[in-house]
Amino acid sequence: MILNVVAAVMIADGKIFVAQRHRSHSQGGLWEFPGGKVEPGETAEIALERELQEELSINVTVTEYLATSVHQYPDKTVKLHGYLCQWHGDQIELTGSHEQYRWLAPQQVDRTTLAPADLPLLDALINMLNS
Ligand SMILES: Nc1nc2c([nH]c(=O)n2[C@@H]2O[C@H](COP(=O)(O)OP(=O)(O)OP(=O)(O)O)[C@@H](O)[C@H]2O)c(=O)[nH]1
Repeated sequence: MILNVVAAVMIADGKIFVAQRHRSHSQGGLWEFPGGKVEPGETAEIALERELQEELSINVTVTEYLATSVHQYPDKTVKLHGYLCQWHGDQIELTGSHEQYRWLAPQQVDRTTLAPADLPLLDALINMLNS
């Protein structure tokens, strides 16, 4: 099974947004960029806007494609498409997909508790910020 998943990389004041997956979900307890599966007929942008509204109650603007990572979990292959997204400062309210969230400098992200599919996206982001 191959899942096409979109993830939003939001940057504010040099910090990036990461959230801890709810313990009841797959990869529960790991940290990730918010997002989710692309539904049939959706573009990546529409899927991201929908997922961030559903999970965080915010409207975002997708600004730029970042990178794609392919990772094989025991039960599925995830094709994770990362996009830079602009957060407009709206109040973030977790609706049940996540336990907690943090804004962290990219170097502060704990690579051992990040969902493995997200590591290449984090590296692509660090490269982009350093270039
Ligand atoms: N949203 C999101 N999902 C990710 C990331 N990295 C990663 O491996 N995934 C995986 O991509 C899959 C789809 O994400 P999802 O957020 O729509 O999953 P879900 O909770 O609705 O369903 P699930 O718990 O049945 O998997 C999950 O298996 C999730 O673990 C990420 O950065 N963001």
